[in-house]
Amino acid sequence: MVKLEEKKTDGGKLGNDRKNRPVEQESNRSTPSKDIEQSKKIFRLFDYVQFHVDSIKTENNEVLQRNKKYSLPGEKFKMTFKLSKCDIKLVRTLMNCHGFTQCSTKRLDVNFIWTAGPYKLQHMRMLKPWQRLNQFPRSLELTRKDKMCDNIARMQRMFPKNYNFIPEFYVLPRDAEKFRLCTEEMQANGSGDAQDKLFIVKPCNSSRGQGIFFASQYSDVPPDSPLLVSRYLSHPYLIDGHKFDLRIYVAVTSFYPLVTYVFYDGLTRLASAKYDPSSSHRDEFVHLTNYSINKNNKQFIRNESMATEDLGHKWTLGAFLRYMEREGKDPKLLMLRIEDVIIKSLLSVQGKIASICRTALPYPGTNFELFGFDILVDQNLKPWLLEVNLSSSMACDAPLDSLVKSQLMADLLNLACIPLIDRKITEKIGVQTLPANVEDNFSDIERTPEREIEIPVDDGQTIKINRPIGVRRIVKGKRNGKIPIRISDSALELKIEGVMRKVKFEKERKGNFIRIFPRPYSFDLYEKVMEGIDKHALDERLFLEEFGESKSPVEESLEDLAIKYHHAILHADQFPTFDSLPSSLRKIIDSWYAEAAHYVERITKEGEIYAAKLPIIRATARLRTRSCSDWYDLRRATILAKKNAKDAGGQDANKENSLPHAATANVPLDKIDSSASAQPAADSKI
Ligand SMILES: Nc1ncnc2c1ncn2[C@@H]1O[C@H](COP(=O)(O)OP(=O)(O)OP(=O)(O)O)[C@@H](O)[C@H]1O
Repeated sequence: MVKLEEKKTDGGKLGNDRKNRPVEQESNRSTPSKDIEQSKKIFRLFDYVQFHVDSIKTENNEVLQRNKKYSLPGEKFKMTFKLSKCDIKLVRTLMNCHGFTQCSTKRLDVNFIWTAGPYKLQHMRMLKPWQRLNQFPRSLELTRKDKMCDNIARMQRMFPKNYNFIPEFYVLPRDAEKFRLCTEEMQANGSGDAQDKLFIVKPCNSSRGQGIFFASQYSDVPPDSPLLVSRYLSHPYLIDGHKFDLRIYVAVTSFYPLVTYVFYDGLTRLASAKYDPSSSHRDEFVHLTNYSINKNNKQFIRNESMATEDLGHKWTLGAFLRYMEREGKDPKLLMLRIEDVIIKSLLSVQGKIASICRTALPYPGTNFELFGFDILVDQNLKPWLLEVNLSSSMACDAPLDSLVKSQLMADLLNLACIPLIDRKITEKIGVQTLPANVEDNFSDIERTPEREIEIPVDDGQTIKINRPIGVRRIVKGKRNGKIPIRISDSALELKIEGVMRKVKFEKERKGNFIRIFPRPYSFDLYEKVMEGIDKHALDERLFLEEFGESKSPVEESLEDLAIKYHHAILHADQFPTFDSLPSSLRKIIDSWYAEAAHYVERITKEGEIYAAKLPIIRATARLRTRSCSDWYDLRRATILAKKNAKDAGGQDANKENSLPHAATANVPLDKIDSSASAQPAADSKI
């Protein structure tokens, strides 16, 4: 990373000789201004934006003015962001406090994009190296319940002993016949525990416990609906007699090579009624642990305290791990097992996502993603994967949510390495408006034999920039006149270099994230359970680059140790504690186990005062473009109009006449808090 002090040599203007440099290099050369000099102390002088969770701390839950200490670089460089298919207050607040201006969803040339729904592939192809997007293409392979199960089942067929961490499942209507045979066989056998013959049925594409029901025979299930039928895990580990599941936050900054991190804290979601395996399965407060369901139970206890992490029916992950420790169990080994589930789940989709990334992402390092892994722990302390959430909820309903998620989000944004780049430069090369067709846009680009391309800017002028790595000219006459973008080997080398460089930066910026892949011996232990992606073997290259060739510290070969590792990590009943693992294996994963101590730590610190809610930012303190403000004004007025219509006698609030009108639109906007009711689904679950 280049320190700002080293950048003084350049005049700051976009001189002719500088136009051809890659965009990220441009940012490295920008002149340090007096203002930025002032904020050196807190911004560590790097040219990636440094996010601070303290920036959103206030004493009275209200931010009247941004703290210049944090917002200066963002304001100075006119950094921008947009929220697509969501309005996540946490992201909005953090961005605002760091001087980012919010733009309307139409803008493509923003520095940072947070989306809660699928982002168009054609727009991903237009990402510039200085932009960041919180999504990889095709990540639905992991986050749609049926696809996730199919991907893991494919790995189970390839590596039968190593991928056994999801309950037996049937995807309907495809597997209806198999499911019928299974239930008939169970009935024919007669004997056995009724609980073990139970299935939980979920719509493939839903969340928040919606549409879940139980089935014990074929006729209980409508065979033509798209459903996922899973074997019910009837012997969960309990917290004071309650069933629970864990929400683990996982960040991926590259799929190929795989680079993944786990946040040190997460959430524990408890069922609000005591668990009794024989109780009726209609009682969802016993068998389901979703917050959205249990909050409707009169017995549900909210954790309103900032000091206690284990109160009521939502705890932190750390609080659960400390509970386990008090019960004489090994929480760090459980976390190693959960990390194994995460790595293998990501490996199961690596090939599919890598192949689309190759064609859809012109630059390395522009995309990252945060996944929410839902884990159920059984009575033997074996973790089972229930589902992986795309855009996992960032809603802060309880003080504990604010605490965990604010820290998580600040660390995630740091991990994303958002380049601090002057707007003057991005405006020259950014795409200002949404083109009707991205390929038409590419057809404006002159083909040159070099790595440079010319991009049209205002007034018929053009500027040269480096051709996005690997992008070949689109040739007419194939597949509707176009062929997909492909990548050449030499371009791939540049791409790899980019990834390697970014991984180094991430190491310094990971905050409370623990990197679980790659790390010492990780490639040696996982190589045998990975699908071959291509001849480039990028996982191996990244691993060798950072750790060099591994040597077994014991007499046994690394291949033998890998077999032992996968057996031990998946058989929690036979290996309940770290000490019960073979000693040779302990030597290999000793550093992983030591690092897992971080998960057990408290997130709350003695004597610290925490805000119970995210601050409300006064309209006067908000940074928004005109079109973005107009959109918010319209939305607030719409909400107010609906509320008025409801208050006035339950009229149908969805009627057209409930749209904003002058009277409602004139109400001071700060008097209306629309954040809760207007949050789209993705931000209101958990
Ligand atoms: N196979 C299973 N065995 C036992 N309990 C299960 C199983 N699958 C799901 N559950 C329970 O049902 C709850 C909901 O399941 P799941 O998380 O898959 O659904 P969802 O509707 O997508 O929920 P969300 O999106 O809120 O995480 C889980 O939190 C868990 O308590």
